[in-house]
Amino acid sequence: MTKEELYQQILQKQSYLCVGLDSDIEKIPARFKSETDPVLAFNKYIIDQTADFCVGYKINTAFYESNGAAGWETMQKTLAHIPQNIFTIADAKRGDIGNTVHQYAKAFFKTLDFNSITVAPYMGKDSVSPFLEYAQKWVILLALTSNPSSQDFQFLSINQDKKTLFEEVLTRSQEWTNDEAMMYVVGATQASMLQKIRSLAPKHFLLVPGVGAQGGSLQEVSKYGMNSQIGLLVNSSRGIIFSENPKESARKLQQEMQQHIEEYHKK
Ligand SMILES: O=C(O)c1cc(=O)[nH]c(=O)n1[C@@H]1O[C@H](COP(=O)(O)O)[C@@H](O)[C@H]1O
Repeated sequence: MTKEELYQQILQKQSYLCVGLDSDIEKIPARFKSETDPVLAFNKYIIDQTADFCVGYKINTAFYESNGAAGWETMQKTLAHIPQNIFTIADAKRGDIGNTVHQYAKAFFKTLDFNSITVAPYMGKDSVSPFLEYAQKWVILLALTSNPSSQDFQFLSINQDKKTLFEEVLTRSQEWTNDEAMMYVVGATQASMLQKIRSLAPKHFLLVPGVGAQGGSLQEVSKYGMNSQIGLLVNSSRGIIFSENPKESARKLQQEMQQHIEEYHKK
């Protein structure tokens, strides 16, 4: 999917919501447990309930890999159930030497046909480049994460100007490709840094997890993160899929997003 196509989807649905399919088998409702593949049945239900209100689905591979080969099959079948015009993210947070990354790229872009994958930047350019060889596929690079321990490395000053490591990730990685093939992960709990981030990466889409269960503010993220093509995919996983009424939870976020688009979207 191209950036323009994603933008058009956002405008059409008045939503930049990404629903996270963090489908923990321990937490799915009891009525799905008698199905042959309970997680698949649950995911199909969630997708059917939420597809009108979101523009992306993020499959966090951990919740599938933990179930071995059967989990991979669930992931594949889940992907097949997602409507064609909805952006798909393999939240796999991969990264390795180039020779290995070619295999990750094949696994997630060819064998599974995701639109994008989350990637850790720590090993540098040659660990990311193989993903970039696929046309119309996206790398979503971890820039500033939502967890408390993001402080450990990401905020470290790397030079006398007090440039931080996450700022260097944002600037250096722009030498590797452009905003048609790369997005950045910025945690919703880091909304106070969004102005800084936008000054470094004005045009890129940002995948923003951390609203809902982790307490990030959708309003703040929208105010400081939105750009001329919206530029945001805001993810909520547990806050939607394990809510009493996933459809209404997704609708509520979409309606809030519609208001933020009216207020903050400057073309
Ligand atoms: O890359 C991610 O998606 C991610 C990055 C980050 O900084 N924080 C973060 O929570 N995530 C993921 O986003 C999802 C958040 O889930 P909820 O907190 O349930 O909405 C999980 O799948 C996390 O693995």
